[in-house]
Amino acid sequence: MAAKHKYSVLLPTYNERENLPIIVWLLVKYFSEGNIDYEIIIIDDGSPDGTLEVAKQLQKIYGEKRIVLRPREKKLGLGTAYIHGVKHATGDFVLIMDADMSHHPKFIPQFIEKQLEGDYDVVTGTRYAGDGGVHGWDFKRKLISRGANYIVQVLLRPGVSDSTGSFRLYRKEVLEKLVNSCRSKGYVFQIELIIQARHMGYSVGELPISFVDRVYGESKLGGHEIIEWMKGILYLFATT
Ligand SMILES: Nc1nc2c(ncn2[C@@H]2O[C@H](COP(=O)(O)OP(=O)(O)O[C@H]3O[C@H](CO)[C@@H](O)[C@H](O)[C@@H]3O)[C@@H](O)[C@H]2O)c(=O)[nH]1
Repeated sequence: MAAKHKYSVLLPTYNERENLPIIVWLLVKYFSEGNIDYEIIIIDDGSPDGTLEVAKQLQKIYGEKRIVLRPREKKLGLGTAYIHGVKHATGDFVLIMDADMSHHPKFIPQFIEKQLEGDYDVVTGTRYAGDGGVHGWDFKRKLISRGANYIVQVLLRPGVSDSTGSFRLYRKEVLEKLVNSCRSKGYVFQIELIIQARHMGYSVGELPISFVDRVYGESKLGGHEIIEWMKGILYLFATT
């Protein structure tokens, strides 16, 4: 595959020093093999584990054209990390994914093909349709994810089978417009983006993906994030 567009990958990181070299290596591999132009934008939020130092080392290895560092001083939340990253993206398309290897770069050529086939504004990964799936989560975490998706389906009717996942490809100008119309800051951000995309009439395609739980490091989804998520969903229910 030799895509004619440039793709910007946004990688938000908080304490991902073990995962970052692996995901960056795989991203470089898949983009290079496909002869696809790309940049990887790392948005680190002052990780105490030294993720930024690892990112700087990767920039030395792969070059400043490919690895772009846009760090912030402290942890400001996942949603604002995406907003910050998209401001610096120079690609025609923006890929959003987790940096912990739960979203595997091997799916990127499929995202690109799907977008080109349907000329979609957004292609969103789904764990809950077709061959999609979740591997490695315990019962509690599966319940949280399924429950969250169910609540969103009932209250907000997002029109996609997996609204809480965050492995997505956006047309860059579409993402800029969506980001400007979103108010959420944390994990609810990706849900608001997909709801806004539907309200604004953008075309959304779904791609089944396998989500594999991280091996290194820990999830940042704690009680505080869940409470903020619930408040965010109720806010969206009341205002959209
Ligand atoms: N810069 C920055 N990055 C952050 C922050 N919080 C989390 N991250 C980064 O965001 C990614 C996802 O965070 P995790 O904490 O690993 O998410 P998860 O529990 O695996 O959650 C997954 O499932 C959720 C529910 O389906 C998804 O909403 C989420 O995006 C992700 O796919 C990781 O790369 C993590 O380092 C933050 O405040 N700032």
